[in-house]
This record gives sequence, C-alpha cells and structure tokens, in this order.
Amino acid sequence: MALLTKLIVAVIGLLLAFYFYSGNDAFDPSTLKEKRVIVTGASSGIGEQMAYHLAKMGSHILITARTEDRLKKVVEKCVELGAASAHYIPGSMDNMTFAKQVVHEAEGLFGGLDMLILNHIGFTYFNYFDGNVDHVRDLLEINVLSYATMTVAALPMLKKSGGNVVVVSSFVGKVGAPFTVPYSTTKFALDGFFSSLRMEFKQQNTNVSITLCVISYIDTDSAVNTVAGVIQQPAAPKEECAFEIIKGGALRQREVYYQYQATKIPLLLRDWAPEFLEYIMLKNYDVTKLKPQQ
Ligand SMILES: NC(=O)C1=CN([C@@H]2O[C@H](COP(=O)(O)OP(=O)(O)OC[C@H]3O[C@@H](n4cnc5c(N)ncnc54)[C@H](OP(=O)(O)O)[C@@H]3O)[C@@H](O)[C@H]2O)C=CC1
Ligand SMILES: CC(C)CCC[C@@H](C)[C@H]1CC[C@H]2[C@@H]3C(=O)C=C4C[C@@H](O)CC[C@]4(C)[C@H]3CC[C@]12C
Repeated sequence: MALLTKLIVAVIGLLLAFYFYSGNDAFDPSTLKEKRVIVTGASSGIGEQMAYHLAKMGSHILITARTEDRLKKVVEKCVELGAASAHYIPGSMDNMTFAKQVVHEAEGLFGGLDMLILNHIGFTYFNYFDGNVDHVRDLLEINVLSYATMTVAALPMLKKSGGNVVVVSSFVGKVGAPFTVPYSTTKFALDGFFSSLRMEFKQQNTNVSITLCVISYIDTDSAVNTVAGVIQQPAAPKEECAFEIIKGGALRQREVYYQYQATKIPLLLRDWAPEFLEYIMLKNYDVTKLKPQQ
C-alpha cells in the first residue's frame, strides 16, 4: 500500500513537472526579423499589441480590421517601433471575398507569408442566450469561416515558407460558460477545424504549424466593458498575452495557454471533475452586475 502511495505521488509529481515545464522552450525574438506576418483584428486590443511586438522584432506586418483611422494609427506606431514594413487593409470579415483579398494583398506586398495570426472576432452580447440562432450563424461566419478561408488562401505561401498559422481562441473554446453561448460556439468550432487540420498536416508531412491559443480574461477595453463586474477573476495584461501568442506561434507549439493558471490548470478538471469545474466557474460570476440585454 505504501509503495502504491509513493508511486501515485511520483506519477502526480511527474505530470505536474511536465505541465509546468513543457513548452517553455527558449524564444529568440530576432527569429521574427524580416518575417512576413498578417494580424487580423489589429485595430485594438490583443491584435494591436501583437502588431507592436512584431514591429519591435523587425517583422513585415499587414494588419486588418474595419476601422481605417485606427489601423492607420497602429501602422504609424509600428513604423516608429522598427517594423521592416507596415501596411493595413480595412474591411469586414463577414465577407469571404475580403478575407481572401487580405491574403492576396500580403502576397502582392511581401511576395510570400511566414505567419498568419487569426485574431478578430465579431461583436456579440454577454448575457443569457436570447434564442437568436441567426446571430450564431453570423458570428460563425466572422469568427470561424473567415479563419478557414484565410488559411486555405494562405496555405500555398505557408507551405513554401514552412510557416505558422496562429489561431486566437479562448478558455470558453474548451469549456462552456454562461453568457457566451454564441461566442463559445464559434471558439469550439475553431478547435475542431484547426486541431483536425493539424493532424492531417502531420499525416501528409505538411510543414505548416498550427497553434491554437487558449486565452483567459484579458484587460482589453472591449472585454472589460462587456463583462464589467460580472466576472470576479482579474483580467490579465494584453501586452503579455500578445507576446505569449507570438512566442507560441514562432516556437510552433500546438497550443498556447495564457494565463496558464487560469486555463491549463482548470482544464485539468474538465474531463475528470466537470461538475467541480462548473461549481468554480459559477462562483466566479456575479449575476447581479449583469447589464440589461441590449
Ligand atoms: N479580451 C479577452 O478577455 C479575451 C479575448 N480572447 C480572444 O482574443 C482575440 C482578441 O480579443 P480582444 O483584443 O479582446 O478584442 P477587441 O474587441 O479589442 O478586438 C477585436 C478586433 O476585431 C476587429 N473586428 C471586429 N469586428 C470585425 C469584423 N466584422 N471584421 C473584421 N474585424 C473585426 C476589431 O476592429 P474593428 O471594430 O475596427 O473592425 C478589433 O480590431 C479574440 O479572438 C478573442 O476571442 C480570448 C479570451 C479572452
Ligand atoms: C476557471 C474560471 C474561473 C475561468 C472563467 C473565465 C471566463 C469567465 C472568461 C474566460 C474567457 C472570457 C471571454 C472571452 O474569451 C472573450 C470575450 C469576448 C469579449 O469581446 C467580451 C468578453 C468575453 C466574452 C470574455 C468573458 C469572460 C470569459 C468568458
């Protein structure tokens, strides 16, 4: 019995060591120098911060979102920060022709592509599901189908460069959570699409990495304004989050967990103690602070 206990402790210790130390490979930001990168949803939030990190690393950057004046300002700052070059293309990702156009623009500007960072999301509400399935469909177009469309369009260039696809998902792309029904649906769909595609790439020896990023609550203006007061967990910094996403993509990691303790650790409970995880998550919500449905 004592031997069994020791064995269990040893196995748990090994598992913990594996979880904490795997993926902590050394990252050299200079590997991004002169690399050709697309960042979607880069007019604000995490996408904007990724553009600034890439600029400091000396990359060629093409950013996109709908709001042209904001994109222009981000590009100007990228140039100041040391980007090899910085460009923008405004448009909406509910239009698949535009999604392809962004990739073709990169081909025209850079003659190839090394990293495709898919980060944009369409607007959604943070409240009880209102029964509107049309909204779920519209959000799937913006949050998922445009990601698939851009990946397909970029694949020939990424195969040539041995490049990376980086997909920004969420903790709620792995576990369901209240007030995120349409949004969580789209993030789960990304996991199905990109995790399956990653395995096909392995079978076919396709030298393109796919990094799915599982992100916890981040202090972007839109997130903080949306969940204000309801979520008790503190928001993590967008600058660090953006850096960890780029790092994971450059290191060709299959998944990035940020913040680790707010994503990977609770996810250990998902398949083994789902009701306990639900209990912890519900404790984290203050429903009395919920804004009225808009
Ligand atoms: N913040 C958080 O707590 C968390 C965020 N994430 C993920 O991180 C990523 C970034 O989130 P965050 O920085 O908070 O979001 P923001 O709201 O700050 O940024 C969203 C970006 O997407 C653009 N966008 C919105 N609608 C469209 C559209 N129809 N077509 C094209 N672009 C559009 C916005 O610009 P514009 O309006 O000009 O088009 C903006 O650049 C998302 O994938 C999100 O799911 C994951 C977990 C937590
Ligand atoms: C272990 C648990 C305590 C963790 C619970 C964390 C939950 C509540 C966290 C994790 C991811 C978070 C959401 C997210 O991914 C992105 C967005 C989009 C943004 O525009 C509006 C806010 C929203 C819905 C976040 C809301 C809060 C979420 C659900």
